[in-house]
Amino acid sequence: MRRLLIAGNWKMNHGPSQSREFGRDLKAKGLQDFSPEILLCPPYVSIQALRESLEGTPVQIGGQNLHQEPKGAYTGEISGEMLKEAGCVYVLIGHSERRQYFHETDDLVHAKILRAHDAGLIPVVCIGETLEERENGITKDVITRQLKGALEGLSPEIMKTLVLAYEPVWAIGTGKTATAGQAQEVHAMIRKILKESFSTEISENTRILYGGSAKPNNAEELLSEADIDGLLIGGASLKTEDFYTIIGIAHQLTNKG
Ligand SMILES: O=C(CO)COP(=O)(O)O
Repeated sequence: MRRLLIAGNWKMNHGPSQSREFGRDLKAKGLQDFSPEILLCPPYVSIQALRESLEGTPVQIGGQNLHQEPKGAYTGEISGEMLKEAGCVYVLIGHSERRQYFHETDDLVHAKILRAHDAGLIPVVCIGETLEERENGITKDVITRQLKGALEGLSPEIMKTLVLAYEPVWAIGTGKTATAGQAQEVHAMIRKILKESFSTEISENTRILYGGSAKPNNAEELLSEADIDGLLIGGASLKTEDFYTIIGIAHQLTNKG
C-alpha cells in the first residue's frame, strides 16, 4: 500500500519569519486527522523556525539539496548530517533547477542518494524531460537515462524508502500542468522500468510523486490516477490555504496500491 505524500518545495522563498508564520497558520487549521504524509522543504535557514512552529503536528521537514560529501572544505554547501541534525527526514535530490542551473548530472544524483541514505535521510529523487525533449519524442529515453543513472546499483534497502518525483520541466512554474493522462503515462512507464531494473515488489511499493504547476484545482484529477502517489508542489505550497486545500483533497482520496 502506497501512502500518499503531499510535499512542498519552497525553493528560494520564505525566510525564518515568514516560515514561522506559515507554520503557525497551518497548525491552526488542524492537521491531526489527515491520512497523507505531509512534507515541507524550506530554505536551510528556515528549517528550525518551520520545525518549531509545526511542533506537535505530523508535518515533516526536508532539505532541498545536500552535498555528496559528509563534511569538509565546500564553502556554501550543506551536508546530509547537518540536515538530519536540524530535524529533516527527507531531502530533495536532482531537482531540474539543480540540474539546469548547477549542472548536476545523473552520476552526482546517484552519489547524493547514497550520501542521503548514509546520513539517515530519505531521498526524493526528481526526474523529468524538457519541452524540447518531449517535442522530439524522446521523453522515454530521457526518463530511462535519468532513472538508470540515478538508481542503478542501489541496494533494495535504499530502494525500499526512496521516493521518486516526476517533474516535467516544461510544467514547472509555467502554469502548464501535464494533463493527468500525460502524467499517468510517464508514471506507469517509470513503474515498469523499476520492475525491470529491480523487482515487482519495489515497483509496486515505490511512491512516485507528480510535480509541475500542481494546484488546488488540478490536484484531485492528478491524484486520482493509479500511479500518481502524491504531489511535489512549488508555487501553491507557499500559500497556507492552497497547501492545506491540497492536503484535504489527498485525504479524501487516501492510499494507493
Ligand atoms: O518544481 C516544482 C516542485 O519541485 C514545481 O513547481 P511549481 O508547482 O511552482 O510548478
